[in-house]
Amino acid sequence: MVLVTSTCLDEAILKDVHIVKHSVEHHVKVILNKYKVQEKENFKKWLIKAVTLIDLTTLSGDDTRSNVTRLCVKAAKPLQEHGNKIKTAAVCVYPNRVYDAYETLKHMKLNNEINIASVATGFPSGLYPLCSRLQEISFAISKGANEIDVVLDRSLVLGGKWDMLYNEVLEMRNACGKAHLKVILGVGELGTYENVYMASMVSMLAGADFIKTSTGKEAVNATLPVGLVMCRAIQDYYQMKGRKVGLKPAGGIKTARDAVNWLVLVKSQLGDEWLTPKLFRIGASSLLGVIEKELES
Ligand SMILES: O=C[C@H](O)COP(=O)(O)O
Repeated sequence: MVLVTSTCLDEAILKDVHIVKHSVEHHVKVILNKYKVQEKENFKKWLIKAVTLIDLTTLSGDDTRSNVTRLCVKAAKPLQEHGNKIKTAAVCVYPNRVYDAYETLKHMKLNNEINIASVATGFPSGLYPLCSRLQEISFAISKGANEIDVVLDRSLVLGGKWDMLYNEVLEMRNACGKAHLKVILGVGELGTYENVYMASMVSMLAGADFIKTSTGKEAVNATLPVGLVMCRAIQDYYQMKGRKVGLKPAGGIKTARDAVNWLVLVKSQLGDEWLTPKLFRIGASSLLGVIEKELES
């Protein structure tokens, strides 16, 4: 286990984080306006791009082997008219359903093309002992997951316990091994933009490959202003450490317009190089069906 030294966090904590709510919200409006023309011309192209960035998700209490199998089949051929050329980036399921996804994708010889993400660590609250949360990560990986979406214990953020937060994420990072680590911040429960920025920064310093907005189970999930704050944290981290960290908005992204707005935000803040499955995902359970209809119209 890697031991944490306080210096690991100094750079983030010494930064005087002060975010003006009104200016974040205003800035989002400016960005969306600026891209209006480009967006109109390319709307359908952007939607097709969005499909390739989806982590196609089912996280219901009544998930079964058969609905996870259907999810994988859909992920393999999300848009009929594009045949086998387009796939979603990943499927995302509960730990107990990972093996169903693994077997289905293996049967279709697609386990190298479609990632298997599993939520873990006491999803969605994270309020379980660390030892059981770490076991969940190992379990999901042993069943075939290659991406792990962990949740933060929000109380550590609300209490400003950054060292503890860093330690926990670091232990999760170590438990993931080669699997990609996506850290869900639960932004709707973090109170302030400053907390969102700090939680993003601490997660990245502890080794997150992606920072993800929400579980989809909070009252407020992925919003564009929060996305802007997270993009800025990713940018600052990249400048500081030279490592590119991905962004995954998730929860409540349900319309074609939502999807395109997120692409515009990421393009404007992080550039085209972030618009690939390696650095950008959209976590969504119902968005794909809506995009399909929009593309047919
Ligand atoms: O991680 C993905 C989310 O749980 C999906 O949320 P959604 O059902 O609102 O699309």
